[in-house]
Amino acid sequence: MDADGSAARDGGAPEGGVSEAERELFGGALVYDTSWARYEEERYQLGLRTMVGGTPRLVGTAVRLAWRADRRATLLVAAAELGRSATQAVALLGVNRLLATLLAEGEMAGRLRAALPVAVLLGCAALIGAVCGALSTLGSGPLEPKVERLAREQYLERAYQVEMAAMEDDEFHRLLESAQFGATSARTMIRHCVAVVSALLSLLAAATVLTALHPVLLPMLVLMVLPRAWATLSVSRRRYRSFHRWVQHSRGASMLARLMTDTDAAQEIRVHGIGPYILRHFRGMSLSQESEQARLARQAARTELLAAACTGGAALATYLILAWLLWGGTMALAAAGTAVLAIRTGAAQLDSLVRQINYLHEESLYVGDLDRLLAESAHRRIPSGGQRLPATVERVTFEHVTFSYPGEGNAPVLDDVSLTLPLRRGAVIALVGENGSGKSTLAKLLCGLYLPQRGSVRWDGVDAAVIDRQDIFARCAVVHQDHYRWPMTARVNATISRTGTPVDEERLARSAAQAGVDELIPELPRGWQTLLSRTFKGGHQLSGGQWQRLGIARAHYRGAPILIVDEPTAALDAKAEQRIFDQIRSLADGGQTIVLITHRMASVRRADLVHVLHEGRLVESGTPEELLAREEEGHYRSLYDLQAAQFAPVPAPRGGR
Ligand SMILES: Nc1ncnc2c1ncn2[C@@H]1O[C@H](COP(=O)(O)OP(=O)(O)OP(=O)(O)O)[C@@H](O)[C@H]1O
Repeated sequence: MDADGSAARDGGAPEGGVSEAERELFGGALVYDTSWARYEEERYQLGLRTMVGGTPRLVGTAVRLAWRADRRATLLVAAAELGRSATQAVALLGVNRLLATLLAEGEMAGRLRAALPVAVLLGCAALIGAVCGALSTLGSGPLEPKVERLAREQYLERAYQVEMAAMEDDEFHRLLESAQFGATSARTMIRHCVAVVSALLSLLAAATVLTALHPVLLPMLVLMVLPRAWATLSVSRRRYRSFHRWVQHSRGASMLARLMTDTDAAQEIRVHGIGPYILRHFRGMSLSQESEQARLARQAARTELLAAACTGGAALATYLILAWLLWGGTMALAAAGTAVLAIRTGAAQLDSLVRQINYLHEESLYVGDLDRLLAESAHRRIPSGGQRLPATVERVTFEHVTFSYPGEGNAPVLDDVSLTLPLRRGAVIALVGENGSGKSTLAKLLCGLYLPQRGSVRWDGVDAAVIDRQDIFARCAVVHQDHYRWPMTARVNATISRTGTPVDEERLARSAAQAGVDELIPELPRGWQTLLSRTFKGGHQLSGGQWQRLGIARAHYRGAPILIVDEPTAALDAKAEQRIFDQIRSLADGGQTIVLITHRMASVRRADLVHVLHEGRLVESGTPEELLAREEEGHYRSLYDLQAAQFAPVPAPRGGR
């Protein structure tokens, strides 16, 4: 709990506790799986020595990133920073010379004349320093976004290239989440790195001049800065600890705020009067966060005051040493003036150096994640190349396929399944079974999204594991019950399944007609160009059924030999459903093989072959007629009878009034 107990007073989440809102709304302490937490130990232990020791490595990483992004800009920044620090050293020495000339014995006019060339030199140094500063800005300005873009592109590329199994692996997903900050951090790292190099070089210039004036002044400079370095580190460590302690709490509060403006929740919030209830808890959570911020500010103020007192003491000691050197005649007055200037410059640079190194370390943790992701995704990417498939494949066979989704303790979803899918042109193959029996999973294995742990999926006898996966993808198109709603135009939504070639208008018209989208498009405000997202101005929202038709048009537009249709009619009205099944049949007649996953047994009756799954095992296979004609009641017949019974006429009540 904090020193004042203010968080507890506000009903918030004191250290290690559970707030009132958490208890009431979330049933206990919120535990978000935040990958940031992995840095906790590392950051807590971040001492001055570790930071300084690790800095060359970090600067190296930043320079490598910058070099890859833009060599010319990197060289420009490096040269400009070197130039700037050189001019600073020259300026300090110039000041020394200037003071020595002005404070020398003799007539004032003569001393001024003698000082003129040095003054000109100082002016030139200032000008060159300013030009170098401008050049550094010129170089680092475009360099930073380039580094960020490159890092982000790499990240995104790896994200879509890895296997589905990696996307569903918790560990990999966590890495994916934390590495997303890597690109922005890489950009920021460049800025901090330039600042570190700049501060380091300027410090070097000041230190060289100081050492030349008197060696005792250098340790005094360090003594002046150490307390401030300690304060910076302590404050940042405390901020970081607090962040981790409060992260769940503040995410919970943000979630409450989002709920209040969420369109899906809007109706209930109004009709059930939920607004004031959520607002009250949001206020409670926010108040306790405010009190935590106030506590941190009080601690930071105390630390900084203490550090300032120590720095003041060190400065006083330095000036006393200077006075003693002057008194003893060891140092000339001009040299003492230069020393004061060099101490001030050096102290400011050392201070900036510590702060920038601190930032550099913070950012490097996220860049490190990005590096780890790039390495890890290289092992988990979908292999490129492999055996090519012939132009036509006659069948896909599942041979003793056992498959479980990635993750510890996941039971097999498909268990020793062996079946054949004949890819005859015009065939409709239905996959039937209760919820969770493994139908969609089987379809995912068919289109190459996963490979089985045991057994094999064979395309005309060739194991999918050795086939070029892009070849398998190219042969499949999928319509899901919850296919993705791309927040783009209707045209893009229908044609995004085939992005490798320019849009074929005739093909698009055919697909639209097949899916019944042709009637919908003229009704949209901008026809095919209508933006299907309410997030943007002028966007339009389709109904669930209209989206579904667009999804079917998309799958048809792909023109793949195998069309996997997974519960395509869940959001359609009865008329549209009938029409879709007629169209699916006609797609098959048009030459595609349809793999149909549905619970509507009436639609399955028109299939050429039915495979029935039950709890991950294949329990029946045959034509619908064969399965219905079986003597013993199998799974298929019982599912069929159950649905048929729902449509049987209800007997009129006997003797009813
Ligand atoms: N991505 C996933 N990760 C882990 N488990 C999954 C995943 N997808 C499905 N499952 C599990 O696999 C089992 C089979 O799911 P699947 O979607 O293949 O069944 P289904 O027969 O298509 O079901 P439904 O008729 O309800 O659509 C279920 O127990 C489900 O919880």
